[in-house]
Amino acid sequence: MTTSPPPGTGGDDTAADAHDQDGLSLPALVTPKWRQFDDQAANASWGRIGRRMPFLVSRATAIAWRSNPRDVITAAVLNVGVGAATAWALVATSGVLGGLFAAVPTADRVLAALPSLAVLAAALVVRGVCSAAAGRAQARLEPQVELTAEKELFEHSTAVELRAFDDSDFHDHLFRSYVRGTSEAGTLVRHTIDVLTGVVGIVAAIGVLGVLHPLLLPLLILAMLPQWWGSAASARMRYRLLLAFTEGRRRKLLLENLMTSRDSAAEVRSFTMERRLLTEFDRVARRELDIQLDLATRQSLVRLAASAASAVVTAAVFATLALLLVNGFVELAVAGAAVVAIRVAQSALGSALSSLTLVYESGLYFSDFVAFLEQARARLPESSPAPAPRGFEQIRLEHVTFAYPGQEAEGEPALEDVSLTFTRGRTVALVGENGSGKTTLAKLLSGLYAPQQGTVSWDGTDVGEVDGRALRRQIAVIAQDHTHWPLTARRNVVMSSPDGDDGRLDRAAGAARADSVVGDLPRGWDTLLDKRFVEGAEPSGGQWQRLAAARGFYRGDDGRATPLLIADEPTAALDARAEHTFFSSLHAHAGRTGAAVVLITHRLASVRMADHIVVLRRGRVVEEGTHTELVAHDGLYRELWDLQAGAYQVPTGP
Ligand SMILES: Nc1ncnc2c1ncn2[C@@H]1O[C@H](COP(=O)(O)OP(=O)(O)OP(=O)(O)O)[C@@H](O)[C@H]1O
Repeated sequence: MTTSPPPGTGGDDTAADAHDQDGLSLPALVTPKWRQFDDQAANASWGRIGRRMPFLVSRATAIAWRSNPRDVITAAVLNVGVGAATAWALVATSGVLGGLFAAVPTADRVLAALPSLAVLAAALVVRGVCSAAAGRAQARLEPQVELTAEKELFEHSTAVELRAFDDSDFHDHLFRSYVRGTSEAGTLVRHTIDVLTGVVGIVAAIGVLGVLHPLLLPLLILAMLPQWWGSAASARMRYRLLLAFTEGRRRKLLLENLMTSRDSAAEVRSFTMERRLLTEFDRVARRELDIQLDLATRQSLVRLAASAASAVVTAAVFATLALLLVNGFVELAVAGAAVVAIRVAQSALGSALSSLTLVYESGLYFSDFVAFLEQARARLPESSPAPAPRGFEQIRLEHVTFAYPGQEAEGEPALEDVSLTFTRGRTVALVGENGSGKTTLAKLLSGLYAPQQGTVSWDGTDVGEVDGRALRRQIAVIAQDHTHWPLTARRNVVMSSPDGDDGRLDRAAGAARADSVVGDLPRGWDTLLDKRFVEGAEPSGGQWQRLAAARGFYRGDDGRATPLLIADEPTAALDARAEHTFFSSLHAHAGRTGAAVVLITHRLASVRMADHIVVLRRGRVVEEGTHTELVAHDGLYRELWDLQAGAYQVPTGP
């Protein structure tokens, strides 16, 4: 595969371009967990597949049953109907042949065959109808099963405690289940039904042959052997092929994303990375193509060998049948029916075997998905917690210690032995250097995390024991990493309380200077804030921050029902005017609503106005007091204050 220079990059070969032929020299990718499943699927023995089958079939049946029991029963009954009609058709075939080969004049032979012919036609019609209806039930089941699995996944992913998302194993597991688990649930059910169809076909052929003449059974098994080998080897090859692609596919995807994503589009051009990306893509794609061609050849050889073996064995079986016929062990009509039955069994076996390997592969992903749901269930909040207190006068943190997953082992928690008090109507500012624990403290106060040691209480009630959702309804948050919701500007502010009056919306927008942002939008409050929608708009970073601030003010402005407002780095992207308005609004908010306000910011000039300032360092409270007290004290706050204040002083001297 070769790539011609893209428009705008060709024809200007410079010395720098020569280096572009080096591509990106990406190192090996981290092996994802699902690669292990692909390995297992490619290398599983038939014994292992067989042993797991009852478990997988029961799991597939259970989820299919939860999705639509009627379609499950329909698919099962109709597949059995297909088998019965196949058996019926085979018996009728024997009758037809018996009539045709009878030692009577031709007209009489045809007449004798007619009843069986009618039965054969009826059996084939019934078979066709059952098969089509079973296919419909199966096709209906697959998307329903997928939907059931998706709903189960999202119910769990939205309900688990926030801390679960900090656990990388849990998060990977969630991602795997999302990307493959739910779709494989549908695939598992489809292939399980395919296996059932194949098995029913084989059983029908075996049953009929057993009835026609028991001697024919060993012949049938002999005829199926090369088919077994050919299908198994071809399925295995297909897996190996897929497996060989996996790494290259992931690399290609990574490069494709870089070359097509909006996020990287500007830097690809600024840093003239076009050629390098294309060279690397070409290299990866060429390697993939080589593997593909090589394996395609090998797969064809296996298929050829299987067909040759099948032809030899089938010829031997037919020769044996002829011998039995000549020696009078079986009648001509029975031998004819046996030939048809053997062909039916061979084709049913081929499809059952390839479906069996697919059931095994889907089952690996599906079992992983089921394990995820079990893990998530262990992380769900208490199902019947105590009711949340309605408001508070004081929030107390007593000897609170909190560590993120992985931090426990390092012995340096994000927060350690923190004791603080927050009172209604007062503004408390949290300051400290990057990574000192301010956001973590805010998340504990918001009821998003629970401490491992110590307590957070509202007027003496430990909030770890109460209904978290009811508690969080009383807290307004202006988050540092706010979400750009793909909704209208209005919905981005009112969120889950759209019933507030226009005055409340106007007040919130004014407090955050979001009104001027909305004024510039083409459809005002009704503008969709996402370019992926028709007439969608894309606010700038600072404009988004104003909307996020308005969101917090709006939530906090519902009488005395939201007594806590937390603002985490609310002004980092704001211009000077918006920042000034914001801090004035924050103090006005505390005064008007009587809420306790917690402010996190690195802008110490704005912190000055807080009633109380808490200084954090490496997860511990190191200083507390008013601005005047802390500046008088020769500590961290004073040092940070001097640094910021110094930056604004006009240098004197030459
Ligand atoms: N989700 C997380 N998983 C693991 N560690 C985390 C996570 N979030 C924060 N930490 C760690 O916890 C510590 C405290 O982080 P936190 O975000 O609370 O600091 P901060 O004071 O708000 O920092 P900044 O001023 O940079 O926003 C840091 O060491 C950080 O690396």
